[in-house]
Amino acid sequence: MNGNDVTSDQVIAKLVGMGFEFSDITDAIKAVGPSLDNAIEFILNDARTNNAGASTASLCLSDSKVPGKRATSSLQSSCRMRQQNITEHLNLAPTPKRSKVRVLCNESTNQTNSLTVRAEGLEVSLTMDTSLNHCPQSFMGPSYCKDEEIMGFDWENKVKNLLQKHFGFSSLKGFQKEVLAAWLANQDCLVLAATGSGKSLCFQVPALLSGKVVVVISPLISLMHDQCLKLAKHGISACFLGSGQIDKSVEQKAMTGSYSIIYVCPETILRLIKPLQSLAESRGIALFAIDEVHCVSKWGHDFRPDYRRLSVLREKFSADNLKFLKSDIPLMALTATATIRVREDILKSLCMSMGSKVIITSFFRPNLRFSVKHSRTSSLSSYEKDFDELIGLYTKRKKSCQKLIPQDTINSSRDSCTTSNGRTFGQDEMCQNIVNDTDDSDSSDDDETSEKDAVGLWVDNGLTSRHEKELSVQFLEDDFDKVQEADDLDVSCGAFCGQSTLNFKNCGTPDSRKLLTKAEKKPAIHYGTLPEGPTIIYVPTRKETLSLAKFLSRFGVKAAAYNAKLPKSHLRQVHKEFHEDVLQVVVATIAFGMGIDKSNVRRIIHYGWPQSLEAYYQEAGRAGRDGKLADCVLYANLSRVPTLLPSQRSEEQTKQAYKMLSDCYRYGMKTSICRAKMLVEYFGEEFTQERCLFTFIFTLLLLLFLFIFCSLLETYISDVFVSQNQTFAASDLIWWRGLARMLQDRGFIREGDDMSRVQLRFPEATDSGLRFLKSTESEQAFDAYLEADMLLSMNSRKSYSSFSEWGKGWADPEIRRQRLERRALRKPRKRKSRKNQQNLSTVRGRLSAKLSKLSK
Ligand SMILES: Nc1ncnc2c1ncn2[C@@H]1O[C@H](COP(=O)(O)OP(=O)(O)OP(=O)(O)O)[C@@H](O)[C@H]1O
Ligand SMILES: [Mg+2]
Repeated sequence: MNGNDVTSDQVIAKLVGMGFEFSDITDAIKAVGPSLDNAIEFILNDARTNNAGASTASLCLSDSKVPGKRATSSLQSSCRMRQQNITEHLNLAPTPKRSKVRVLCNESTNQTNSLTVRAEGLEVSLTMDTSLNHCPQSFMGPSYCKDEEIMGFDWENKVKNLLQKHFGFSSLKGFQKEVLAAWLANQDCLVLAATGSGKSLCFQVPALLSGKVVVVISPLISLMHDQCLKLAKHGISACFLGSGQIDKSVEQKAMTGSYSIIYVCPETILRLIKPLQSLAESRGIALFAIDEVHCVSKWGHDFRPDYRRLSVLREKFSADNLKFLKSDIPLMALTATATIRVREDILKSLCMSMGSKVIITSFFRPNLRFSVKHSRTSSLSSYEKDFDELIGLYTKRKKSCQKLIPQDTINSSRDSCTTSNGRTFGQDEMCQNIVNDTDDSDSSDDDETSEKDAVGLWVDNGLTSRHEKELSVQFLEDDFDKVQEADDLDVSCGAFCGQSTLNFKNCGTPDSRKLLTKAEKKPAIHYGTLPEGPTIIYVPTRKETLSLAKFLSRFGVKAAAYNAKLPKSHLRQVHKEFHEDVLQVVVATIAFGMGIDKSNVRRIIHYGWPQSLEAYYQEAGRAGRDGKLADCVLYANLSRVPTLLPSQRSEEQTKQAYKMLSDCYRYGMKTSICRAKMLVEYFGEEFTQERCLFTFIFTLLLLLFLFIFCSLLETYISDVFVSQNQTFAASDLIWWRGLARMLQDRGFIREGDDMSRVQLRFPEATDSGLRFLKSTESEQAFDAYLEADMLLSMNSRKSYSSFSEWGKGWADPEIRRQRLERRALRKPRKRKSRKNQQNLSTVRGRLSAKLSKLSK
């Protein structure tokens, strides 16, 4: 968009979409006029200028090494430029506008040298490790080697040598060996292995081993770009082909076999079937690898329709279709997050052969410490509480003796010293952690436990209640930030030349590799405060990426915002500086997800409910890839039911989306089992670990619940439950919600209508619930683990007398009769009430019917 051709309204709309504050936007437009680029620059630089005292913090990665100066924004220059191509992107030679950024790059890459690469018909300079010499004349990979030769050899030894030579690894991991064996046997293969376990090597080694080309289908440009850069460092020539590439020279070279590995997005490969068939005949194609293959499935969390069309690969590259092939070119599909249903969908949708091998490794990441904390999130007071420790960590502020003071005001308020709120990051908690941080001051919402609220106790996705309105802002305004197309960075196509004899001693980051190898043998798990290391904070809205990054920057943390609507040049810069450890914190939406392979990320914080456990585990998996301890903390409002992100879904997909969100919610609430166990079991893995902590006996409450909400066996119940049970007296709506989930998990109750919801709304007894009630078993105590919201509600010192009295009243048959009568006579409320009344498939309808029976 040309900033000069638009109206203020258009600029405002764009900026709101990016997540900027309205007041910031209007200030910017007042100052610079209706120019999008200038307004962005103004806002981001203004945030920085405000942060005069914070020497290095920057919301948008301006030149942080020039304190106090208005930044010469990389954004400014790049926003105004046309989209860069890869050669420009890699070429760090200065141009006047970008000089400051470049100084920074040069400083941080003083170990590097220039490598001349020929790409897109140009000679460009690529910053590389000092160990790399000039690129060989040819782009060809290792010498061609026929199938028979590979099979005939002791391939494991050959691979070992190649690994040592190119990557500096001593051996393959067990699952990598299995995958390679499947490939050598020409089998299609589905690989499910944890994030950071080394799936890429499974498809990279075949290129080295066979000398043929490996074609990798990958969902994002940033991901392809990073992998190509790494391969180049490891001496393997690679390129990536994006959807918007105009210059066809890299593509042409790729199709004539100039690169050992071709990364391509699903949209592009569908266009390249014919040239790839020719390539299969000339240099040969070793395999098609479909990375992040969960994108194939509508039941997964990152569905991309074009992934489904990859089924043509099986047909177009089969021996039946291409007579020169001895056997079908194998498909290798890889992901870290696929439930059993998604796996089946992948195999079917890609038409993988009947004899496909499915290789599953443990999803367990022993060095990741999972915890859940209660927070109302999204407000300044929550930021102050929740990020106090993090700010202290990065700014070396001493805990509990220095107030959280923005850097720009620190000089004027040095003597005001209050204690921090005592929250800690990285508590010793492997299995679970609920911080009962109920904030009395803002709990009024939950106090309103009138009969009306209790009837609508299970807030679902309904669109009517005030709570729900508030909840909806917790999520992305739309699902633009989801992976929808490959084009996520302003680099669309690129050639990377590998250097053939790479010396391990000099290449890459040997330290991290050593650590990885060590960690693989014996994960280092300590329980204590983590060292600094980089942090990624996932927030649900684009707006919050900006507000939280701004907040952290004000306290001197080097933080930047990342969301799909920010200028691509900014996003590229964030990627780069995050990888170079210039940034300490990236505050991002889900757009900053797949493919972030940075070894030393120490903390992944989710600030608000994720939409699925798949997405959560995928994002959390960015932490601790060096095998060292890392924290994965979910901050969520445990007293509220999360709502679904608005999106275009079929009815079936909506059901599935609710199921996924509901599973995620239940993950947050569970206190009874190890969180890691819950996560890996979600992906269908058996996990044996001692159960831990709380035991609670709740027979009476269980019966009470069934009695009240399922309208059953009134005489039987009234004998049992009218006790002045203390726990009951101290419970509230939130508590009952937890109990409902527990009973649902045990199969005693279910949702009374056909709607999909995160939380039960119209519970009704199942056959097994009824059987249970009538059996002698129901007299015995149950051991149960209280869920997080139950603990939370019990810990808050509110009096829930109104609800308790209300609840107790139901036990008295007369009160109960009167209430039912009142309810049935009540004027039907809008929508739901009208619909539900007299409808025997709903609780309201059944209650009404029961009332007629009672009054006879
Ligand atoms: N055999 C091995 N020995 C030691 N380290 C290895 C081995 N194989 C891979 N690695 C390292 O593991 C790290 C993670 O690898 P990779 O990016 O392939 O993970 P991934 O399984 O694809 O993760 P994700 O699901 O997040 O994409 C890399 O830095 C890689 O160098
Ligand atoms: Mg990967």
